[in-house]
Amino acid sequence: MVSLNSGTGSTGTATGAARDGAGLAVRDVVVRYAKAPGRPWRRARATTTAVDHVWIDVDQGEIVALLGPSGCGKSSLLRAVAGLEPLAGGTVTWDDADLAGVPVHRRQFGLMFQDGQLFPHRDVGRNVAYGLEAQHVPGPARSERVAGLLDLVGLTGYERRRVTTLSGGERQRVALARALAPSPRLLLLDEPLSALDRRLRERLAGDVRRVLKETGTTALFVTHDHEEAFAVADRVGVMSGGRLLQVAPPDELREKPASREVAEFLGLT
Ligand SMILES: Nc1ncnc2c1ncn2[C@@H]1O[C@H](COP(=O)(O)OP(=O)(O)OP(=O)(O)O)[C@@H](O)[C@H]1O
Repeated sequence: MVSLNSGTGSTGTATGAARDGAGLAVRDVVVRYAKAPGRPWRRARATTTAVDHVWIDVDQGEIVALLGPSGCGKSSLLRAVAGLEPLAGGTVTWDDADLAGVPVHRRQFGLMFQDGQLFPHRDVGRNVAYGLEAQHVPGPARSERVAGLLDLVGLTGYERRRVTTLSGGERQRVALARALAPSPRLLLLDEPLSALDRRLRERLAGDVRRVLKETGTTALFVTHDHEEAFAVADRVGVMSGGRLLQVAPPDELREKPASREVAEFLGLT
């Protein structure tokens, strides 16, 4: 496993040579936004760099968390990987194939957000079945897969429930089952638990990891909560000001933070 980044304390090699190319590779990625309009004649050049020359890999079957304070660029990096933000520099590849020009819906990546974004007019079963319908999976196989996924997320028998009657935690479980249904080759999760209270978040973080591991899902998980990142991920990337400061397994991060900034953010100082 090799991880690369642009900041201090990077692990891995600068060439990625030890890697077999399978999975996601983010190479020197830059994301910029136009700044809020000030003087109209300066608008074209005024930009914010949200992601600043980031390198990171997610190997097949691996869960990597992107951790950092609000505004550090986590969501922008995730959105760039999804194809929702254009790259101002660098490349995003899957199995060594460059994804430039591949639209969001053709990347075979799943997305899950903080509020689940369930379809209110569909019951739980039909929410989970959504991606399978798009893939024209026949009815019986679809029902079987939906039931299996609901089992997996701890909602056995919930098929006919209206989503408007679910608790926040149940809604996120349905959202996870729905995101996994089409077997995405990479699942991108943006603060999927942050709308829940701390106790529920801690329990669900463990469940999310179990479900991702049982399904062999490769995942990139954005959070601002280090306990959550440590509970879910195989490796955690710490971001600040658009840069990736360090990528390492949770134990290594705790024991050997690469800089004072990382240690401070993790509450280790
Ligand atoms: N659409 C946009 N237009 C302009 N600036 C943006 C836009 N989206 C994000 N930014 C800016 O880019 C920077 C990174 O934002 P981003 O949302 O990626 O950070 P984040 O770490 O995910 O934060 P949070 O945890 O609060 O969501 C911030 O300075 C933010 O204000």
